[in-house]
Order: sequence, then C-alpha cells, then structure tokens
Amino acid sequence: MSKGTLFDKVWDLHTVGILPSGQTQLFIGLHLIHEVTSPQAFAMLRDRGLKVLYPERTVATVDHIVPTENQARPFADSLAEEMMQSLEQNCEEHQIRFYNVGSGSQGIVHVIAPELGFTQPGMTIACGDSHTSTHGAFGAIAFGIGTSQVRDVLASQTLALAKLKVRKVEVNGTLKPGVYAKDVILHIIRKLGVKGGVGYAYEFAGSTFEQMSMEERMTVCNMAIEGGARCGYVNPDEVTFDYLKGRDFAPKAGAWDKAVAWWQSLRSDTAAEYDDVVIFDAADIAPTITWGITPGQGIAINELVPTPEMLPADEQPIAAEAYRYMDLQPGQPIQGTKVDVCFVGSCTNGRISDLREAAKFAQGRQVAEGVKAFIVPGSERVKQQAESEGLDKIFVAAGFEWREPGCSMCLAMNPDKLEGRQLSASSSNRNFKGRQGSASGRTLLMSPAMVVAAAVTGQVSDVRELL
Ligand SMILES: CC(C)[C@H](C(=O)O)[C@@H](O)C(=O)O
Ligand code: SF4
Repeated sequence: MSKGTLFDKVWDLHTVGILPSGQTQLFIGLHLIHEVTSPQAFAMLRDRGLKVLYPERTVATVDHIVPTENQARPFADSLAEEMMQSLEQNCEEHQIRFYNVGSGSQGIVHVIAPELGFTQPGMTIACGDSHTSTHGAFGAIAFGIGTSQVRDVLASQTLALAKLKVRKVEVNGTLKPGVYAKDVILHIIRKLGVKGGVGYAYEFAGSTFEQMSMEERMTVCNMAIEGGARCGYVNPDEVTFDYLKGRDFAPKAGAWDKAVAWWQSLRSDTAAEYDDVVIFDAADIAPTITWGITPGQGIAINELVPTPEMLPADEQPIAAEAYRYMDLQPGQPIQGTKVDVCFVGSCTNGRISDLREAAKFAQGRQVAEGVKAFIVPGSERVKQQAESEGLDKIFVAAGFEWREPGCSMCLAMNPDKLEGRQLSASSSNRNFKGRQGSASGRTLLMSPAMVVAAAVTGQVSDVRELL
C-alpha cells in the first residue's frame, strides 16, 4: 500500500467516509461537464426531483459535436443540435457556468479548464470523459467517470470509488531533438501495455517531467488512461505555479502565497512508499508512432512493424488483427507509408505550444499533393493566441486548413471524418478501429511535429530529418 504520495494525501483529504461497500465516498472539488455525457445525467436528476448540489463547482463547455467549419445554428446534424440545446438548457436551469461557442473561452474541456485556472494542485476533479486524467499534470487527482457517476457528482458532489495503488513511472534525462512529450507517453504505454496501469494511479516523476512545461505534462497525463491507469499526475512545482499565476480562476492577492504553500505540502514525500516503481531513460526514447489499433502498438519511427515472434504471446492475437486492419505487413518499415489525412489537434496535442511546434515544421514547406491536412486549435483562446502570433498564416501558406476549436477528427462526432480506408496521421490519443469517423479508417498516432512531417512529405516520415 502506498504511503506519503500526493495521491494518498489528496485522497485522504477528500475522503468523506467509507461506504458499506468498502468504497470511499470521495468529495469532488471540480466537476467538468460537456454535451455528450451530461444530458442523461441531468435527466436522471430531474426524474428524482434532485438539484445540482454545488453549481459553482461545476463548469461546462461544448466540444465533441461542434463543427470546426460552419458553426451556424441550428447545426446541420440534428442530434448534435439536440445535445447542444440540452446542455444550454441544463446550464441555464441549474445556473452552471457555461463556455459556449463564441464566448471567447470555449474549447475542449481538458484544454479550457487548465487555461482558465480552474484546474489546480491538490484538487479532486471528475468529468464524464476518459481523458480527465489530463488535469493530473497539475498535481490534481482527476478521474474520467460514466454518466451515472456524472449524476452522482451533480447531486452529491461525491463519488464512490475504490482506492488505487500508486505506481511511480520515472523518466530521467533530457529528450533528444525531435522527441516530444507525446513520444514519452507512447513509449511508456508501449512498454507497460494498455492494461498495465489497471488499478493504478501513475505518478510521473523524474527529471524528464521536471523539465517539461505544463502543456507537455498535460500531454503525458492525458494518455495515462490509454495505459490503463485510472489517473496520472505530476507533483506540482514552480513550473505549475508559474503557469497558474494570474489565470482567471487562480487564487489572487494574499490567497496566492497561501495556496502555493499548501500546494507544496501536497507533493509526494521523498520517503513516500509506492506499490510499484518503473524507471525509463529519456535517451532511449525516439520519435514514436503507433502502427496498430491500440495506443500500445507503438514503435520508434525507424523500427519495423513487429513480427509476431517479437511480441509476447498475449499480444499476438491483437497484432494479427492489427496487421489485417491496418494493411501493414509484419517486418515492414512504417516510414514511407503514404498518408491521406493529417490532423493536428485534440486534448492531447491541440494547445498553443503544440501549434507553435507544428508551425516550425510547416514554415516554408508545402502540404504534399493529394494530402488533406488541417489544424484544429484546442480552444478559442488557443486559436486567438495562435492568430496573434501569425501561426494561422504559416499554416495556410503551407496548404493546411485552419479551423475553429473542438474535438474534430479525434473522434469524429462532428463533420470531420475520415472516408473509407483513408490513413490518417493524427496528434490525438486513440487509434481504435473506426475511431476517426469511417468504419474502416486507419489512424497512426504521433506528435504534432511528426504529423506535419507526414503532411509535407505525403508519407510517414522521421521529423528529425526536417530539423
Ligand atoms: C465522448 C466521450 C465520452 C469520450 C471519452 O470518454 O473519452 C471521448 O471524449 C473520447 O475521447 O473517446
Ligand atoms: S479531443 Fe478527443 S480525446 Fe479529447 S475529449 Fe475530445 S474526443 Fe475525447
């Protein structure tokens, strides 16, 4: 049993009681909601005549269904319009703060909460969305929950949860040029497996994470869930405090110093005990790309698609399925594979630093003939910031489309979809079959820089050759 970790401290501080089931009733400091998983939760509340207990601890935005081109209302897709109206009405009725399209702060829920300063160290955060683990980058304990749990949090501001084990995932050293936070997490998931984290919270520790910006830490924590972990976090430090200072909802004036002292006290103790520790070396991490149908099927860009013999027996069936679906041969290089669509965006890699990095590689180059490439900022604020730096112009001059904020082709619950067997180079977090909107569409996950490298060469390429 872990002891003295940030996870233990935050968990204990938010424990309301132990339920007859043995689960902990955990207080949730911040509840984030979006249009997909909240309508039924509100309906269940209404059926029971319940109210939202703490509307001031609930924050809403719309992201999944928002079109990134024509945002005129009513939306062309009537189901999307219905979800939108339902969220609008629920927020109005329950007096919930709602960042709607055009508010200036709308965007993907995991992008806007940090940028507005809602996400803070030591909090418990829940959202009806699996990538809620993102917020752990701040030293918060953040869970993705299902719709019935969204109802529970709306009604009681608490959740019934079993305590997790804590695994310290340590990475030390400086990343080589062309290697990004995305590569670090793809490497970790490749090594520990997509189910490796089941039952665990992942504490990301070591000098590699200490050197990362908050946005890089968010990229890593975002995909903790893809490695099976229920949540992932980084201990808060000066980088965290610098990021938060001055944000709209960060503590102000005298409250700030108090908050920082408090946040510092929550860091894992040097003598903390973990249920497990794994250690990686940053020098071993290359630009990494998935070749298959799970985020764990990753290889370094210059490696070959693994042959069945190279894989553990329990990974061979899913590999066989992946060769077929992806139309890739065991032992073939991934580099040089032709791509059809290139997408930079999502809650993994749709922040301003991602767009800046993507623009560096797009500058002075051209999207290859026959490739559709587009850039989707993670929020209205990211979009505005990018435009004030002229990044949009760099992208457009290079032949990329510049879109409005939303989840876009990350999961294609909106008009941005692959067609047929198209192969997509994507900065998002899931490469499941049919994920990007076409039942037979194919996805390769990679860093934004690698997506741009694919866009300008028309094929899977090693970004280090463009440095
Ligand atoms: C629609 C939503 C419930 C879903 C999630 O839980 O993560 C989505 O955001 C995703 O990335 O697949
Ligand atoms: S960007 Fe993708 S992963 Fe993130 S919340 Fe939207 S659909 Fe889910």
